[in-house]
Amino acid sequence: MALIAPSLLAADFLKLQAECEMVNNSAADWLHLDVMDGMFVPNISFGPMVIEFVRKVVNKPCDVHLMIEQPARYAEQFKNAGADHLTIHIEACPMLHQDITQIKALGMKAGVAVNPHTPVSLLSDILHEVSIVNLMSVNPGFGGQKFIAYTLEKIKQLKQMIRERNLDVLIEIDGGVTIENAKEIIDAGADVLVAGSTVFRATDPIAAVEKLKSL
Ligand SMILES: O=C(CO)[C@H](O)[C@H](O)COP(=O)(O)O
Ligand SMILES: [Co+2]
Repeated sequence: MALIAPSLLAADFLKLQAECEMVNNSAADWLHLDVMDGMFVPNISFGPMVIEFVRKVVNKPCDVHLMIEQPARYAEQFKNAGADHLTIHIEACPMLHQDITQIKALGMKAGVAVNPHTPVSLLSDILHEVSIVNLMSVNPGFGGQKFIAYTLEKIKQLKQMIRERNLDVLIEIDGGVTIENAKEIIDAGADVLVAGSTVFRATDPIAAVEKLKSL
């Protein structure tokens, strides 16, 4: 059974408290929080201040996905805001090992994210240092995009790398996850499904989480 992480990006921010309470009342395992800086990705979302408020309501692990340049500069701020997991992009980090070490030293689980064009083989020498690999299944920056089918191949490749080395690393799939394609993604080897639009834009978000959980 995969872990389900609704992405707050698709929530109604006028009803943020109610949206967080919905996550608490659902079968969701984590809350996924997408931070965008308008530089690494073309869009700007929210930062540590919003996460600090959200953290006061949400009683599940907060899985923070940083789509920002030089993410390590902000690692401590996100820790103080209540991030449990901090995921940074390989494409944004020339000193990735150092940045991952910093995240872990701050007491958070460290994740590394890869864009759709980045081969999973580039993760080989960092895989044993992280708890989560976020495989982007859309180009990062916006919710509501279509799942890139080639991601299924990347999941299988990464699963094999993890198994061969007997590592304890979760594969998280982020972008375009729907009720229709979730089973295929899980069967390919995904451990965590991020779902923004599929959960928050559903007429019954709790039922949508339940459905994803049952696949
Ligand atoms: O990182 C992201 C975008 O960069 C989001 O987590 C992702 O797009 C989730 O949204 P949706 O499920 O609507 O595709
Ligand atoms: Co994300």
